Amino acid sequence: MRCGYFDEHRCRSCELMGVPYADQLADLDRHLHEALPSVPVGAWSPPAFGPESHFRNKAKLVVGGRRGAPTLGILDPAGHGVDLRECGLYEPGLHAALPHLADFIAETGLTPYDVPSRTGELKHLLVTHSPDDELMVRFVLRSTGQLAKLERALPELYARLPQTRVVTVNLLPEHRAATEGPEERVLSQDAELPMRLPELTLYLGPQAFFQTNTTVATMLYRQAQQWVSTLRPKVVWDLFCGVGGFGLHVAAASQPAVLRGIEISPAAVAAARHAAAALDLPGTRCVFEAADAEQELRSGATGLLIVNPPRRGIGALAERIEQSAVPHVLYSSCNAASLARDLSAMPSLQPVAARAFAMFPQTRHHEVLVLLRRSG
Ligand SMILES: C[S@@+](CC[C@H](N)C(=O)[O-])C[C@H]1O[C@@H](n2cnc3c(N)ncnc32)[C@H](O)[C@@H]1O
Repeated sequence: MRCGYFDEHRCRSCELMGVPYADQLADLDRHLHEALPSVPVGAWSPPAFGPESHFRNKAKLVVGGRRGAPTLGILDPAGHGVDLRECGLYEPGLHAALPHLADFIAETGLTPYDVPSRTGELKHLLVTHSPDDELMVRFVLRSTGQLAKLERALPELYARLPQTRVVTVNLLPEHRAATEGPEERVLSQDAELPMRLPELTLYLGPQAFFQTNTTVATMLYRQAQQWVSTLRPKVVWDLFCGVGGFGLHVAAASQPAVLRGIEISPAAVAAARHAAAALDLPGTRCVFEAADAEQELRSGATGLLIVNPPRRGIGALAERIEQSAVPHVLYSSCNAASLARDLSAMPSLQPVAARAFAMFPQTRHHEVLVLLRRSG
């Protein structure tokens, strides 16, 4: 893949831009073999990958520039906007929507936030694109000062982009390097974006986590189904379950009696319940709860444990798993360093299968799935 923004030094975010994709995949595999020495060489499957460009379902854009002429992209070192709306990582439907969103912001007269002077209102534009070509559009504002103006202009947004399903405002009053704040106001009728995957539909709320590469996420869930298919667990735990992707895919394929999902975000839990109800698995009781996954596992727990934590890993949960009788763990990680640390804290569980997933081409970020089996 080539990128003009990269070549012109306007954006250097994609550290591997210009490296042939086959070399990127080979390097990813080599890096994971080295970072995870406890995984036997024979346990690795070749990396799973999708297209090297036009794969991102989500754009996180800093809004810069001035009223009537916004930029959508990043900030330069002086804090001024650099427009990257032609970035080749975005899915085609997302790429096509960005000029319309820029025009909408310009015509509505929303004032981009100016970092050096700490003035203005619109800080970020967060856009998610679904497999059905629908959009969730989130405006991150400094205050509610221009909220009424935005609400009045919504018919114009729907006229320009009729595929817009969810529109929200997120409030980030502080001057800090965060993408969004805790307060979200839904302006549209719908509050969730349906993400229709080949086997089931997940529902994505504004602040919920979803893998950024829908094609590779589908491969990841399918791999989980395949590895679990011979285990036939009666109980499946999905810890850090988000909107339910792993647990529901595995339950749909393996029909356990119980699927128990634990997730810290109540909104994500509500979305997972929605997906479970829509999927309607007659033989499986699906229970999703908002709780701290690191504290939830009881010592007598059995069945299959799926964990898919944030970058920091599973923390104190590793010791609980080690002390439990859980026979199998399926660990999906976006950070090989924390995964390696967690594996060494669970010496009774041996890696029996592993695979890299090229979730983030053009960068060194990765996803890796490992199946562990209790020995002895
Ligand atoms: C990498 S995402 C995994 C989401 C999901 N498994 C999927 O396939 O999309 C990590 C999730 O862990 C949640 N989380 C973070 N800390 C948590 C905690 N202490 N207990 C439970 N969930 C937590 C986050 O809200 C996020 O949804």
